[in-house]
Amino acid sequence: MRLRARLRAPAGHGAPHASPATAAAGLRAVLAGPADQEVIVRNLAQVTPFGALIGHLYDAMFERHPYLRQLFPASMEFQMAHLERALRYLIENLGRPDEATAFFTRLGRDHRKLGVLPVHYEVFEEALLEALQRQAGGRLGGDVTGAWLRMARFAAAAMVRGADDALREPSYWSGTVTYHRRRRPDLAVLRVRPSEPYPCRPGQYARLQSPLLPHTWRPYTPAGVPGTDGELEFHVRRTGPGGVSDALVTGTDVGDTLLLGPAQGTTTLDDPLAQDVLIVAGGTGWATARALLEDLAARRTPGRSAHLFLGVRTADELYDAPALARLEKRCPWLRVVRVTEGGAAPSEHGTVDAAITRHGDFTGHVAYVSGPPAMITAVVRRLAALGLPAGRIRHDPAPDGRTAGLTL
Ligand SMILES: NC(=O)C1=CN([C@@H]2O[C@H](COP(=O)(O)OP(=O)(O)OC[C@H]3O[C@@H](n4cnc5c(N)ncnc54)[C@H](O)[C@@H]3O)[C@@H](O)[C@H]2O)C=CC1
Repeated sequence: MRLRARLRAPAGHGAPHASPATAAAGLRAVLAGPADQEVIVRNLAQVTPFGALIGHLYDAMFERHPYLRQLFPASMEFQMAHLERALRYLIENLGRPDEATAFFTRLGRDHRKLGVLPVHYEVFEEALLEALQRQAGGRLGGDVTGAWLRMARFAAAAMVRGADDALREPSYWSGTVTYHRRRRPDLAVLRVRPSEPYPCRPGQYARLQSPLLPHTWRPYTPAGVPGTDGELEFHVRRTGPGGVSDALVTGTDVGDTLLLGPAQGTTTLDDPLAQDVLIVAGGTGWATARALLEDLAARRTPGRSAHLFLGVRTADELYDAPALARLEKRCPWLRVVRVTEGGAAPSEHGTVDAAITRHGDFTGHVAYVSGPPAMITAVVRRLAALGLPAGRIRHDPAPDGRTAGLTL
């Protein structure tokens, strides 16, 4: 309990028993914030590239605590990339503690499914300090290590709070596959029935684990609003051999059990809906668009319109065309523009971001964007250039984990 209390306290404050790492860093009792951000950014060259730093971090962690290796997937590649993104996000947002706290609180809730305990954050701190010094050749001053440590504590405090606040719900849900069809050679539609109610707002994503790949979780957005039976539909494109998408497309069948992490993401409709809606989706990013449109159809505010721009590479990649046609029929306020790279009637040709500019003024809309990271980046830039304020452009870190706009 003492450790949990220390982690939940503001970083650097009130540690009843300083860890060895803390003592070594000679910490002053101050909050992580803009001053620490400045120190970290100014000295970043000494401890980066991030890939090398994170390599040292996991080496140090597994050297000291070999048993922890079994909590991680066989391939550490995704894990390392994920940690790099989290570190970049943390450094960039240290001056915006409310946003950063919300982000790491959500991450802490999600990490329960990995079996992360408060003591692991202390292990992480030690490994981080060792990695910083290894990468800097042992020349890092106490001011820099202190800033990193306060930053790590700030994130850990939010994660422990997120995990504690979520104790009423399962760490993860199990679900039975009730439907599995290959709509294209590389693309499957699955339906999964969770064993107990699965809270999820339309547009949020769930991380799935297949029994074929233990400890490996990948995000997919339930397409549409779950039916009364609670069944969730997932659209999965296999991007290569050996990953979760491959397992879900080629190695999964009706009757199999999958695990689902808690639903996450902020690509959800505002409540109440105050603006017209622009939805831009690419490929299987359509799953998010369909969820938002079904939500809109269910609680539509009279007088509001919605535009959907749906991009695919070729017309035969519109793998869920009947569902889209049903929505068009049901929703007279919905305008749909299909965009194919190669072009085939009745679609427009080119990229979705270019198509948007040909269809009027969307500056009064709220926009939702889902699809490949490069598409999200292109669309977000285009909408910003057209005058849509950043606060009205919603997209999650792309569900494969990459974010669209980090600058560090
Ligand atoms: N399966 C799911 O539940 C969800 C998946 N996603 C993400 O959606 C993506 C879908 O991938 P695929 O189906 O393979 O899509 P894809 O590679 O077939 O591309 C779909 C569309 O994106 C456009 N696009 C690609 N790069 C672009 C760029 N640089 N500029 C402008 N437009 C660009 C293409 O022209 C096409 O219209 C994945 O990254 C996936 O993580 C997003 C939300 C939900």
